[in-house]
Amino acid sequence: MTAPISTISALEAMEVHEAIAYLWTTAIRANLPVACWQLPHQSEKHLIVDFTGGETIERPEVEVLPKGFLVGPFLNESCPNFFIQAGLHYKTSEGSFQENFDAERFGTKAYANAQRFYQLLEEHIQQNTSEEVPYFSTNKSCEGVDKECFESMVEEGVRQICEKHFHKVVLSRMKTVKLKPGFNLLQTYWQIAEAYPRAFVSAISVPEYGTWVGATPELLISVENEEIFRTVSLAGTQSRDLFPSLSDVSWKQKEIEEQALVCRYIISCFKKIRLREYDEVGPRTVEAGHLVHLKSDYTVNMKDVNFPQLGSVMLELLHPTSAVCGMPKPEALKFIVAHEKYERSLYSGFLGPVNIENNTRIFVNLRCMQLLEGEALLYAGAGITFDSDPAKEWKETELKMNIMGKFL
Ligand SMILES: C=C(O[C@H]1C=CC=C(C(=O)O)[C@@H]1O)C(=O)O
Repeated sequence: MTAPISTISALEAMEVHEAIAYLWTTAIRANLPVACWQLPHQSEKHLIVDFTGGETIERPEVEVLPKGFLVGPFLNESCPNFFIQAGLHYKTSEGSFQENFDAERFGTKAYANAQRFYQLLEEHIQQNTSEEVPYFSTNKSCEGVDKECFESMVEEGVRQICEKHFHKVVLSRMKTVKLKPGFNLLQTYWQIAEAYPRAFVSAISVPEYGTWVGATPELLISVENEEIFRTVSLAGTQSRDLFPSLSDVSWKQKEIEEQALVCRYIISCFKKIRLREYDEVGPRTVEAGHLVHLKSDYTVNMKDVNFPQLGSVMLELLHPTSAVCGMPKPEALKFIVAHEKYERSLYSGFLGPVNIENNTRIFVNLRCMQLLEGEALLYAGAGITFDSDPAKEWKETELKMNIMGKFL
């Protein structure tokens, strides 16, 4: 199944924003999953549409998955991991298509979906109408907790840390924001992508999972050319505005320890698989929008250590990391489940492209929002340690929510 030549040439002649709007809108009209993203420090945007309708995956083996985009929740009990396969892949730098659709492999349903998609796309291009950008929306609208409630949860976290139940717990919340009339999802996405060139900026829309947009600073795992594995330890947050330049940023013991716990956690995962040959660089201060964090980088040469499945193994071991859950993990998780009064869903889960141009890059889903009809749900959390101040942690979640919030 290939796109009609006339459709391809019409799209290739278009400006990239317009081509993406046509492809995105058609995917939603055809009831098919769609993902759009931009990698850190790269202006190129990618868009994929899945003609199979997508599939749930219990244990993602990134080495053997086809080209696509992986999405995982914070907790698997709430919803399973989901894979959006690249039936169609559009890249803005070349303004060109790749169709990875093999009708024999995918069967009649996917073939019919692809046919319908291209028919709708052609009609849409001929109509040449600009309209609101549609997206899938789950009906779940819920109330976020207020400041008092969040602060008392933090107090309880600090109390349990002092009683040595755990060392660190990451507590989060959600808040609802009304969308302005005329809200345009893709226009907002372009603004976000332009504002955060260092982030992984993505927009996904899937019938079962709804629509999520985010600009995350945190890599979970990456595998480049089946050779280089990377992960990072990212924690500690301050407002960038407090310092004249990046080199002026200073960190208190609280943030240094908070980030060191994430480093310890990553190293403990390496130890579990007896991997000793890794490079560690950092911690250093990095910018993420109007915030700064402490970050350490870890690199492994998978060929040198003869570990071709390192990507999948570390994805399973690392998630959820101590940057979104806490330490030790089981105790922190128990506290989160018992005290956070909402479902994190895809927030603090993971998402990213798999086997696209021989690279897999999965990020932690932070600084994100879920779009419902007429409203957005903003999500953010903060790492709690023994000397956390509840009011400051609330403020930190406000600052983090503003990464998305200021575009609404
Ligand atoms: C949990 C979030 O951020 C994590 C990543 C960086 C810094 C963090 C912190 O300072 O608490 C968090 O661990 C979030 O953005 O919702």
